[in-house]
Order: sequence, then structure tokens, then C-alpha cells
Amino acid sequence: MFIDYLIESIKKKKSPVVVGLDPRLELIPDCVKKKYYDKYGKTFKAASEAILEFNKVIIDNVYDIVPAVKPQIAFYEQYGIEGLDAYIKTCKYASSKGLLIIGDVKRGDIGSTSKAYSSAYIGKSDIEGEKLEAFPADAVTVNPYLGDDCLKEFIEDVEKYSKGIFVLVKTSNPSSSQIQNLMSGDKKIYEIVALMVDGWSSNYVGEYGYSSIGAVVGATYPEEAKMLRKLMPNSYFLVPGYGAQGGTAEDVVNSFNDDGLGAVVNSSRAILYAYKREKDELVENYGAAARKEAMKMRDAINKTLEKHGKKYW
Ligand SMILES: O=c1ccn([C@@H]2O[C@H](COP(=O)(O)O)[C@@H](O)[C@H]2O)c(=O)[nH]1
Repeated sequence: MFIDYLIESIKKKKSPVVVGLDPRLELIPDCVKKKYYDKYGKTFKAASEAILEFNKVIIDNVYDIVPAVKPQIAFYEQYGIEGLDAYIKTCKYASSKGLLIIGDVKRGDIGSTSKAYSSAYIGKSDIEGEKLEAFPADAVTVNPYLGDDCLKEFIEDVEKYSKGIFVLVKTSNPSSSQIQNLMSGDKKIYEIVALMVDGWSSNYVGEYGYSSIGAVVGATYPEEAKMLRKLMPNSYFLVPGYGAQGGTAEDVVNSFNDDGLGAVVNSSRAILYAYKREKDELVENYGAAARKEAMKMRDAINKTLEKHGKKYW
């Protein structure tokens, strides 16, 4: 099942780091973009080709030191069909390098519509009995705010296709408290969502005691993470907000259990565009700069886990 593959890869690579594949055209080096602009003009096709080349270089430089990548679909959708083509090809390439794919798609709708979303992202699309995969992923992020009928369809596909989901519980953005921290009875909304996740989790626990039904918990809210860790002991946390949003290794430690497992930490901008902080002549080595940054992040997190007695390796 998904969660066992993830944990085995974390242990093998000694790394709980997830590289977020969020291609921002304005930050992709000119040396990558120029040849496609020359060939296709300033078009979606050129953007898509530049993104794919950029992503492949990043993947080539990190596949042996991280267990998973998290492409954020919004950065591809904005370039239409060509952008989605780059998304699919990126996922397939990352998979071919042994990486797990966490599609950051944040879907969720009324049950019957969620079924279509789930077929698209972790299940199979049915064409007159022929079952086809539309977008490749091992797990996806889902939005729980329509209630449990919206997640039921995803959970069915988790079971049927050995996939995973990460439910938005406490997001990393500055205004996440506006709704997620509202009180309902004696609990905050995010605590109620966490208890729902815990309820769903228990049926999908794998070999290492963790469930393929996980939770998104932002690195920017370490105190909330501490409490959420207790509310969802079997759920793996996907922790975004490290680096560019200010989250540090000390901030993410509460998301891990005492066994040193229980969380993967995502960083997108800080890794992908690390070359911007290097000397100009190193622009063409953007892949090496990303690798260096991912290793720095891995080492910082591992060192902090060890300091807190949470060694997993
Ligand atoms: O609570 C959340 C949920 C998702 N994200 C996504 O993670 C990355 C973070 O990118 P950085 O460049 O490392 O800030 C991005 O894709 C977000 O959409 C999140 O940040 N917080």
C-alpha cells in the first residue's frame, strides 16, 4: 500500500524531504526557456516544454535523495492543455526514477463529482469498460470541506488501487485560522477534521502502523502540529511551508512521532530556485543547486529529529 512504499523509501534514502515541483516560468533560467521561445514563440507549448526540461533536470538531481515529489497542478493548469501535458510527463518521468508522486490537486466536491475527480487522479477512468489512468499519482491532496461523502469516493480508490490521500487539516497559509480555527462546540474546525481523518485512517493501516489516509499540516503552525499529532497518531502528515514560507527544522519536529516517522516535509521554491542564491555563473547548474539545498534540508531535519530522540534510520 502507498504508505508502506513511502516509509520504505524514506528509510532507504534516509530522507523525509519532498521536493515540490512548482514550476514558475519567471524563475526558470533563461537558458532553458530561450530555445523553446525561439522554436514555438511565447506560447503555452513553449512554456510546457521549458517546464518539462526544467523539471527533468531537478528530478535527475534529487531522485536518489528524496522519497517523493509533489507537483502542484495549478502551476501546470495555467498553461492549459499543454501545461497539463507537462504535468503528466513530469509525473511519469519522476515515477520512472523511483519517486512517489503526491499530486497536489486539492480536489473535493459533492460525492458523484468527487468520484470523477478520484477517477482522474488516483483511480481509473472508465471508457465503456476499458479502465484508463488519466493523471498518474500515488497520492493526492483532498479538500474535506464538503463533508465525508466528498471523501468517500477517494477513500474507495485508496483501497482499490493502493493509493493515498492527504486531507487538508491545518494549512500553512497566514489566514488559515480564519475558518480552520473557528470554534464549533468545544472544538476548533481543524480538530474536528482531524478526528474525522483519524476515524477514516484506522481502516488503512499498513505494516509500519501508519495509514494511507494522511493529513496536510503546515510547518508554520508547530503548536497546532503537536496537538494534531496526538489526535491522528496513525496518519502520515504532509507538511508544506518549509523554507520560503518560513518553516524550519525545529518547526516541523512536532509533526513526527517518537519513532521518527509520521511526516514528510515539502519545500518547493527554496529548492527549485536555489540557483538564484548562487553566483551568476552557476545558473546552468540549477540542478546541482537544488540538490545541495535538498541535502541541506534533509540534514537539518534529520539532525533535529535526532536531537529530539526521534531517529528513524
Ligand atoms: O497548507 C498548504 C497546502 C499546500 N501548500 C502547497 O505546498 C507548496 C509550498 O510551496 P513553497 O514554495 O515551498 O512555499 C505549494 O505548492 C503550495 O500550494 C502549502 O504551501 N500549504
